[in-house]
Amino acid sequence: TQVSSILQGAYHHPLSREWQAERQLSKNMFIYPLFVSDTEDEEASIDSLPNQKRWGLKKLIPFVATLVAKGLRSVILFGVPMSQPKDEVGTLADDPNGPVIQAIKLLKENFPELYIVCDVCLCEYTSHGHCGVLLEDGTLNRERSVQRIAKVAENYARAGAHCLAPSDMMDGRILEIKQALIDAQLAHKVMLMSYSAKFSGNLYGPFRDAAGSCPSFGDRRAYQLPPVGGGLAKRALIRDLNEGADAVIVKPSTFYLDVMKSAAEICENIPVVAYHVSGEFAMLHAAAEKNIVDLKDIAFESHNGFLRAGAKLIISYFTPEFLDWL
Ligand SMILES: NCC[C@H](CC(=O)O)[C@@H](CN)CCC(=O)O
Ligand SMILES: [Zn+2]
Repeated sequence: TQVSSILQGAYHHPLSREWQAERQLSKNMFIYPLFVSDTEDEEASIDSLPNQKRWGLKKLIPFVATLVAKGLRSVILFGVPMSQPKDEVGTLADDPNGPVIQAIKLLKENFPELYIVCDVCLCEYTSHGHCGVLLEDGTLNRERSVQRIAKVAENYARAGAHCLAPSDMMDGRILEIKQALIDAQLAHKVMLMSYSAKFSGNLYGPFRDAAGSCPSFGDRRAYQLPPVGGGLAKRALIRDLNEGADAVIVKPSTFYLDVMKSAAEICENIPVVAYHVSGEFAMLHAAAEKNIVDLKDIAFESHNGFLRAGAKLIISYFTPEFLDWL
């Protein structure tokens, strides 16, 4: 036997196996998605999204307090307006009395250390359910969309958000938002976390159930990236980096580790964020229910994969469990 053929000695003991990790999961890398509704006493479970709830402002704080006590460092907010009419431009998105702006203020009052990320999109707030403003023919009006998205982002920043995460996928929205922050003298205080490599596909269903954000017609294939487009994702990552993104999100995660690795190489000087989306999360739960996997083991195996692929931050519905497990 060649001496160099022997590897097993390096990982025979559990600790030596831990030592093989370039990076290890830690509480401070988790960002927990929160669905905030405009019904103040709501605490509604979401059938298709296990263990997740839609929170009214009265129930949100006590819930988040339990997680902060376990070491939660960051949340990402998704507003779910249920009692107001939606319109073509998503006016409700930055309604000063709406769920997102109210939640930003409430969370900052109660948890001054908590890092608040706001997803910025229109689909939860538009009558048509698309992520932008539409032209007559039902395709996206890019200019109006990026103006609207930038205004919503600016208003979240004015309300106190620490970080903006535009998930709309409109071309040029990062530049537009960065400029709006500069003009508002907020650019030095607010991080811009772009969903740069975000793919259309079949893994967002539970989220859309939770947020009521299904497109009323068509789909998002014309503005979220085609799952086959590895090169296109690289172009989007380069573009957003050049437009001023301070972090880039790859989403979904499990089927896109190659893209995550490219992101870590192309955007080597900014954090890459893995978003373990609702469909991926629900699939692992379904597999665990059928005893195909152990839930904790598969959560670690999948999330360690994101670190191996170069992610530094993880948006995950498993965050509460990891606060117990880590
Ligand atoms: N703005 C798009 C929302 C998008 C889902 C969709 O395309 O509807 C994601 C939220 N940023 C879904 C996230 C998830 O499935 O967990
Ligand atoms: Zn959207």
